[in-house]
Amino acid sequence: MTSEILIAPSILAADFARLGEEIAAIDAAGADWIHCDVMDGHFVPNISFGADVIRAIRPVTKKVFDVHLMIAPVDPYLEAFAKAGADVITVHAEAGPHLDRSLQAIRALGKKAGVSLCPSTPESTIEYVLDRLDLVLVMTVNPGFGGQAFLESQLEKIRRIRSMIGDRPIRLEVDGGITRDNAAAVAAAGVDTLVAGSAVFRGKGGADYAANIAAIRAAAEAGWGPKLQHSSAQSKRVSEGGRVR
Ligand SMILES: O=C(CO)[C@@H](O)[C@H](O)COP(=O)(O)O
Repeated sequence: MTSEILIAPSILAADFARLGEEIAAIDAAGADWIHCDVMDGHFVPNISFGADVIRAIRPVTKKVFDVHLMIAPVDPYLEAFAKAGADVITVHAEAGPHLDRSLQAIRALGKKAGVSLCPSTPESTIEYVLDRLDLVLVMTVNPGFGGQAFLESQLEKIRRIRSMIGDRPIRLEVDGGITRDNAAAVAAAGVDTLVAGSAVFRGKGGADYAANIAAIRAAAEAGWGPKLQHSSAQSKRVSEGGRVR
């Protein structure tokens, strides 16, 4: 059975002085997606980088750029991130009152649309936008910083969202405190896409990015297969239905 697990290293944990080299290194080490954490110092209490940096690093790899916008307001900046080279654009459900409009705008720009939920936000928030989604990102830390501890409380929410997704071609992603030690548990709960910053760039394998990515992937695949209710036939339908890879 193919699990379709994807590993998306968060470049927030990279050495920013050598960002291009770091992205080339995680690409060569087996990263499926490149996760770009955009922070504004307003929606979250930290500032990272914006569309200009994404445009500058875009030529380094052909991998999917998974851009997580922790900014509010978000709508005025969607076009800039689309033009800079984002493939998946994820906005926060908490970032404004018009989530449905933001998701429509992302798809109108020709990009895959994602929504992220902070730990205190219930899954009911996305009930009426499911058909506009390509990805749901469950935060397992309070967003703003790398290196925080994984919040176990989010496992139940992940299980509920997996059930809400049903047969829809939507990826279920997790972000925050993900390591080789908890990857099996999140995959067993229904996650198919794992973001990891610290555990890739300075994990148990030290700076051996390939070893760190492989260990997270192996743990997630071990958790995924036997424990999910999904049949391989269902997984196949999801891929054929256009789930972003
Ligand atoms: O979006 C965020 C934090 O807000 C994450 O992407 C973190 O950057 C992940 O870092 P680790 O918890 O894996 O170190």
